[in-house]
Amino acid sequence: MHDPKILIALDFADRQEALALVARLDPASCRLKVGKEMFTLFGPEFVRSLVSAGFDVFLDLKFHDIPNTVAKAVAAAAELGVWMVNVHASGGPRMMAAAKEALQPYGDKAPLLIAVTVLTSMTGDELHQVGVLRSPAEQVLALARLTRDAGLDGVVCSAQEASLLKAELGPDFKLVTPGIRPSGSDAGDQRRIMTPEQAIAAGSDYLVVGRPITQAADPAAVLAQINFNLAALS
Ligand SMILES: O=C(O)c1cc(=O)[nH]c(=O)n1[C@@H]1O[C@H](COP(=O)(O)O)[C@@H](O)[C@H]1O
Repeated sequence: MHDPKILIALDFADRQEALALVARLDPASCRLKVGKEMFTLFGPEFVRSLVSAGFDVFLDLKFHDIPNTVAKAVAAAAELGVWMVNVHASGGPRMMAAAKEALQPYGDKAPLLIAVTVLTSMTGDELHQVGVLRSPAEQVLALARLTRDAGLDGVVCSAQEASLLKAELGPDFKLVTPGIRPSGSDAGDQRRIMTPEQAIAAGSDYLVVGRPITQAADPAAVLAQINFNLAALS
C-alpha cells in the first residue's frame, strides 16, 4: 500500500504486549501512533525502536503550552525521526506558528505538523461546560482555519466534521480522524464517531484506530479487513 490510511493507536501499559502486536504488522499496511501512556512509560527509546523497524510514527503528545516550550518540544519530536506530531490548536496562532518555525531546519525530513481541534470524546454539552458556546462543528472549523493560517499541515478532528473541512479548506489540508468505530464495535469513551468507510467517504485522510484493533482477538485480521473494505471504496 503506497500511503497507509490506518494509524494504529498503540495504547498499552505493557511494552511486550505492544511489541507482540507490532511484530505482526507490516509498515506498508499501517502506521503507528504513540501517545501519552506509552511515551510516559517507555519514553523516546520506544519511539526510536518503532522508527528503526521501518514504521511511520505519529507522536501524539498534543503539546499545549507557551510558544517557546511547544517549539522546543516539536523540535525534539523531529529529532526522533517521527512522521507526524501534534499540538492543540487552542494554544493559539502564535504557539502554532512557533511550532512550525521550529521545524524549518528539518526541511523535507520535518514531521507533518497537525493541530487537535475538538477532542472526539467531547459533545456540544461538554464544550459548553468549558465555556465554548459554539457547536463542535463550528469550533472545529474555527480552529482549523487558525491552523491553516498558521501554516500547519492539517488537523485532528472527528470524521463527522471531515466533509465540512474539506469543502472549506481544500483537498491538501490533512484531516486525521480518531473516533473510528467499525460497525458493531463499542464506542467506549468516544462520542463523535464514524465507521472507517464513512470516514474515508467524508474526506478523512488518515484514520486513527485504537481499541477496535488492539483489543481484538486477532488485531492483524481486523486491520486487513478494514484495509480491504477501504480499498474497495477507491
Ligand atoms: O490526537 C489524537 O490522536 C486523538 C485526538 C482526539 O480528538 N481523539 C482521540 O481519540 N485521539 C487519540 O486517538 C486514539 C483513539 O483510540 P480508540 O478510541 O481506542 O480508537 C487514542 O489514542 C486517543 O488519544
